[in-house]
Amino acid sequence: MNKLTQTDAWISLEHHAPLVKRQHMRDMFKTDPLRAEKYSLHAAGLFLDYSKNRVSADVLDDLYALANERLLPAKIKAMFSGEKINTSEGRAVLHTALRNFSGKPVMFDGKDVMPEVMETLQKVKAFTQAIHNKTHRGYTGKAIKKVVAIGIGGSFLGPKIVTQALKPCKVAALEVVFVANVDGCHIADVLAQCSAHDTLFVMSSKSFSTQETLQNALSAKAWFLAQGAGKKDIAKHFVAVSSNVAKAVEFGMAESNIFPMADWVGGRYSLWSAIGLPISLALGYDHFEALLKGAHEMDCHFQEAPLAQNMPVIMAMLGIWYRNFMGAQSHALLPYYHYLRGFPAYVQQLDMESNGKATTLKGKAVDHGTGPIIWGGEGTNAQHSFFQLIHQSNMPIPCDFLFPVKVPYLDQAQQQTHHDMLASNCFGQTQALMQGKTFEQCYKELANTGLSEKEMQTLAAHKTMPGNNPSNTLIFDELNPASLGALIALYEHKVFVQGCIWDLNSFDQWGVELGKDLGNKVLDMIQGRMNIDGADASTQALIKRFKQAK
Ligand SMILES: O=P(O)(O)OC[C@H]1O[C@](O)(CO)[C@@H](O)[C@@H]1O
Repeated sequence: MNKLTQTDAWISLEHHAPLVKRQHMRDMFKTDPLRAEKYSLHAAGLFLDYSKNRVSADVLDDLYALANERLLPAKIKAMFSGEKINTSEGRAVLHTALRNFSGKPVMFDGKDVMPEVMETLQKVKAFTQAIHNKTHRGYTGKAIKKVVAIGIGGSFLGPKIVTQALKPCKVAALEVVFVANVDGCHIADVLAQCSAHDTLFVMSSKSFSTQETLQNALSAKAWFLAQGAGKKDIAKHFVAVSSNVAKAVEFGMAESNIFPMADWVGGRYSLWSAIGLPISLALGYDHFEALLKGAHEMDCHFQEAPLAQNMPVIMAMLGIWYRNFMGAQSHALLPYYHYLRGFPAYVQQLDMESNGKATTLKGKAVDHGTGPIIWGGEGTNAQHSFFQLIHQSNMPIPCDFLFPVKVPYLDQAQQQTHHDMLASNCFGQTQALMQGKTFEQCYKELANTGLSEKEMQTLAAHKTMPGNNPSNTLIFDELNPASLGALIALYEHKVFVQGCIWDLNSFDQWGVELGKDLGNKVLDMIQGRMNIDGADASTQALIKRFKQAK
């Protein structure tokens, strides 16, 4: 395979870029009345309008040609069929098997993984039902009212944003809260609101060796015993999700209370596994299964649709265009739905931990840009905060706007008005970003204001909006478990496609290891198990300052 930057499609895209930079989307819409229709599609309950992007038909053709030159269809097949595409860790990448409701086997190392997947799902279902119908009770016979889910990174963010986004589906009798940070004030705050009699702790850690999770679980266990419960009561109140069952047992978990997960599930792709147990507990197993089925629908679309009609591929290739040819360094996610406010943080982890790399699969340094900075916030709040920069800075920032057409509370007074306003802000912003406002328009508006000519020129310059800022608009009928599953799978596949184009391993995360390692050494220094002399002068001084003050 040719080097990415030497492929025919790449070279052709390099030629298009200066031309497209001189074109304005205003004119693209004027010259092509069918643009919105042409550049939009439905898939798995989601509607994507990508017409407000700085692309011509030629650019799109070249982007799909680039995907073909990088053998994308074969790479999609390789992932779904259990090849060990996570080469640096020698692992397959089979999160799609966790939501495979096709009835077809998924082979890995000569064995169908589906019986094991279904068995774990059944265990999640049975446990959820036992909590909900109160057959599993606390050590004093009280029903479980609260779940504290302990985990971090991929073992936390997915379940947290899903339960937040699907709040209207919540099982009323059960409160599920999440603790991730090793900062003790979080677990202390949470425990202060718990009663040992009716609280269940779910400890989620694929490796069962993550410092934050182990420490938070130890604190939770110590608190539980300090409330008057005995060691024998722990089994009723502590369960774990892990692929390292031996370590979980060593930690003190009863083996029957451990929900297994396979080695071929990456942390940030694991909410579909038993890591999703807090989702099932919070929303009910049926909603969890509906989430998986929605994701499966997107998986089918991703595998079957031609590249030019394939939603994850379209979004990924547009991202490649902006990152590699139009100078974009970041990508903003803007959910116009309060319950989906956690989605930018979720995609931030998914995308930046997957593609925040600069080494190819063969271990060579890349000679092109890779994963962008992902950021964002909920509309309309963000409009009154960072939108100024998107509208008027000279940095190109592609944006994704997300919006549910229906929301579950429209029967309440005034709610339709709220939702109409939300829609108008969402669509209005994409319009403003695209069309901008010319100097001439701004200047004209200042006529008869009593300003001098010079003042009018200056003020008009400040008010001018360049426009030409690209955006995708993703609309779904309502945010239910199925559409949320499809939405998350859409972004997973977008990230995968970009990793394929950039020749990255999107499924390892070596970059986080050094910090963990040095952090452990510094802890040894702080707690007197290691001499500080080996550390650099700055770190030594920081440790000394901390030790003196504490
Ligand atoms: O589930 P574990 O093993 O506790 O890991 C938590 C998280 O830590 C990471 O390994 C990196 O920080 C993530 O990829 C992972 O989701």
